[in-house]
Amino acid sequence: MADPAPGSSLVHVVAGILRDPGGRVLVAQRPEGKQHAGCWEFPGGKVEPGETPEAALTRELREELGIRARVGRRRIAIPHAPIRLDVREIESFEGHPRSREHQRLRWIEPERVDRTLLPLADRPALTSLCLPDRYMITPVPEDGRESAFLSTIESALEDGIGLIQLRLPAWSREHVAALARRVRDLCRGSGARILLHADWRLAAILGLDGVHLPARVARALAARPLGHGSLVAVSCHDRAELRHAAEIGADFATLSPIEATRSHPQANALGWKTASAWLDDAGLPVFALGGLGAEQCIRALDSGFQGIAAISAFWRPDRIF
Ligand SMILES: Nc1nc2c([nH]c(=O)n2[C@@H]2O[C@H](COP(=O)(O)OP(=O)(O)OP(=O)(O)O)[C@@H](O)[C@H]2O)c(=O)[nH]1
Ligand SMILES: [Mg+2]
Repeated sequence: MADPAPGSSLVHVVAGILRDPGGRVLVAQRPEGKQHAGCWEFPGGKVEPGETPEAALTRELREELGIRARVGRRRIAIPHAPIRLDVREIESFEGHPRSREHQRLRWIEPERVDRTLLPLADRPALTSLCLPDRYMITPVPEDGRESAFLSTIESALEDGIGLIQLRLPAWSREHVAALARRVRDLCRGSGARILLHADWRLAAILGLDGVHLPARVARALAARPLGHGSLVAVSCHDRAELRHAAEIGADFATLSPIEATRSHPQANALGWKTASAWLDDAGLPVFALGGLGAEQCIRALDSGFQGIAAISAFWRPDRIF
């Protein structure tokens, strides 16, 4: 089926994420004489008139690398004039990728890629590769229940949660700092990343991994408040907020509410169809949020999301060992 193409004046470029058994991805250096020569990119090329994106990517990977590839879901689409970069997972491939167009090839762990060596359009795709598909948001602990809160964080880390937002909106800064230090130490022990809700200055002081900005805070900013060594996330609820998040250079967004949720009963659910149409030109990784269970992660991935963000789906205080 032809791809719906918002901003169809843009040249549609498809690129593939090929992985080796160790989880490294294939990057190719553009040869001399081509546009962006010397830049590292994901293999692929332009969709020809009348071609589906899947057929185009299969053709490009055959021509450039000599492999037979099975093209899977879209990981992210990034409009970056004059192109729209449509990044697809490669489910499997036959043959050993070799350079057929004089490009240098390298398998590398996404975390080790230097983002400045990639064209601008590819940077959100690299961020997406470095983010997990589950993003846990913490509930606010009741007074005196901090120890139970920390043990639930530990259980989540044992379950493989690798990205957490500590959200304590009505607390004093001192109180937030005291709990955040303890959560930070737990996360460091397991390699998980911890973002603080709203207060980026405090996040930096405490050496956390970044900040998650509420929409009203993001709206007042013209640029990301922390450098690229930290993560900056933004809560979004419509297309304009997603656009603004991308414009200020946020690393990722949440989009909510996808389904009806008890925590925000007054908000109208967006529904999967509308939400996923907005991802076509979002240009940054987006987690689905609002009324979702862990079992909806596959649906979120198939709809073009990075994964799901949730409190209750991942927060399991009553787990019995
Ligand atoms: N293949 C690919 N192209 C990218 C990426 N990022 C990015 O900005 N581009 C740009 O997208 C444009 C089209 O890609 P391409 O030159 O590979 O197209 P193509 O394979 O059809 O080659 P050709 O037109 O030179 O024959 C180029 O300007 C390229 O720099 C990427 O990750 N992969
Ligand atoms: Mg190409």
